[in-house]
Amino acid sequence: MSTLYDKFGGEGTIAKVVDYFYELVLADDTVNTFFEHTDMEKQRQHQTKFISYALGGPNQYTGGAMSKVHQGMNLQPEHFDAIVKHLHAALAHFGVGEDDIHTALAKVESLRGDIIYK
Ligand code: HEM
Repeated sequence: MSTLYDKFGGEGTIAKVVDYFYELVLADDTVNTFFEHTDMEKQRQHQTKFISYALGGPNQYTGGAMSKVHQGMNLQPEHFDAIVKHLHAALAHFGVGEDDIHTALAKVESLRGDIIYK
């Protein structure tokens, strides 16, 4: 099945979206503190995985795995919402249409319950 990930050119385009998304996240005091002790390379990897997941690319996660990696962070709805907002902005910035953005956001929403309050 063709995914948004394929439609937007796989990793090449994704890398550009990631760079932009990364800037938005780093500039946002609501969420940037979570990445304070994360090295930059790992953080960039996180953003890449996040965007790839949203677009249906490789590395699709299970709720169980996501609940484990975010364990102890006690992420709140406002943190999750902030990340979703930046994802929306980053995709719109690169001309992704609202319908496709909606699909990507729905994908991310499906993991909310596994990621917050852990
Ligand atoms: C659908 C949503 C999300 C996905 C798919 C996702 C994916 C991941 C993955 C795969 C890891 C493991 C580390 C890695 O391999 O890069 C991770 C760690 C992490 N995530 Fe997320 N994440 C999501 C949402 C969030 C949110 C909303 C926040 C905070 C605002 C967050 C903050 C972190 C942090 C701080 C780490 C640890 C990084 C480190 O190793 O220091 N994540 N995430």
